[in-house]
Amino acid sequence: MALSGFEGFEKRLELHFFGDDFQLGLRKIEFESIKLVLEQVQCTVVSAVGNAYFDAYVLSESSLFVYPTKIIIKTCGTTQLLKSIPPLIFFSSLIGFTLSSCRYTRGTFIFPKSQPFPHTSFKDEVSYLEHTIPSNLSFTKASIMPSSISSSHSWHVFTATIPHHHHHHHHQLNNQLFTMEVCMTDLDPILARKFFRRPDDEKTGHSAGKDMTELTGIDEINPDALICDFAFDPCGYSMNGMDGDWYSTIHVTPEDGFSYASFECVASVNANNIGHVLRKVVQIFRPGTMSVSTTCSGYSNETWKQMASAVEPLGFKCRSCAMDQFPAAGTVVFQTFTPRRKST
Ligand SMILES: C[S@+](CC[C@H](N)C(=O)[O-])C[C@H]1O[C@@H](n2cnc3c(N)ncnc32)[C@H](O)[C@@H]1O
Repeated sequence: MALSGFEGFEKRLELHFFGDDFQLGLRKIEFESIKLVLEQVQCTVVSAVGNAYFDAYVLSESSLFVYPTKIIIKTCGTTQLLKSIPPLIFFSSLIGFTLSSCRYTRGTFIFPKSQPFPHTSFKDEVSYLEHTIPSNLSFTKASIMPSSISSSHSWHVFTATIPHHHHHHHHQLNNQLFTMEVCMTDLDPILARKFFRRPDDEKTGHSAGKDMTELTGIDEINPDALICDFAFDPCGYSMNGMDGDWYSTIHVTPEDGFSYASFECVASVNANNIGHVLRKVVQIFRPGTMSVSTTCSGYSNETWKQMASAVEPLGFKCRSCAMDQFPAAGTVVFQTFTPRRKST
């Protein structure tokens, strides 16, 4: 393995707010303010699109989604994601919105020693979070969910919420929602090569991205989604998909030695095609190791069965499955998979 390379593993933050205006809500935060937030994180906007429900930004390192009452921001590399919290709280307060819950998740960094504060350790992240979020979000939980593969594959989760706060608006909506976060390492080298640009291809990042989306079959994961894609130079790829009020997002670090790809989407708990979606994703990357984390609001999460049966026909075996409950987030299931027989 390379001594140091690009850190593909993302840090992900989901913030819920309450306020009076449920029409545009947080989408009223000005673009100049968003840019200031991202300056703290140390990344920039590559492209932005909006539909009737939310705004989706492709960033120089991953993605940002802004809904009327929630913000999801996911960044990789050596970005300082948690530093977005104070300015996000500030700019939301200017339009009458208050933070009601916070969820921070990440996998295990490939190059942990390259991470700057507060991402130097999970302990540092949790203490930074506890000092940064308003003190009324006092119902907190931090946990590292293990896997059987090795201690280098575990799932870090922190949540915080206001005790007894009735999540009136988003609870209703969130009730039927679940989030799936897939992290894949050790990608099939032949498939990973599709995320490298040809030298002097005379394409823009947008047109090269569009070609990769089609060439790899990413456009077939959800044919109904509006896709915003971007290819980095000389390699690397990011996309956001928008389908009504649901987003999906893919980020690829294709370099040999530290290759990584992630897929994330929200869907209805009742959606019966989620296994189909995961199967398509696995076929695009053929990873040597994969983790799947699903978060369902409520006290049960049965999606793990669907995940396992979706990828078993592709030769993947579920090596571990951990389940835990978190205030405000619900039930988190963390599964790891590897091919039954490694082909190299
Ligand atoms: C930003 S993208 C996708 C992010 C995603 N979290 C991931 O790493 O899977 C990362 C890939 O793009 C490449 N890359 C090229 N130029 C880049 C830039 N200006 N900023 C960030 N990544 C860049 C990196 O080497 C890496 O392969």
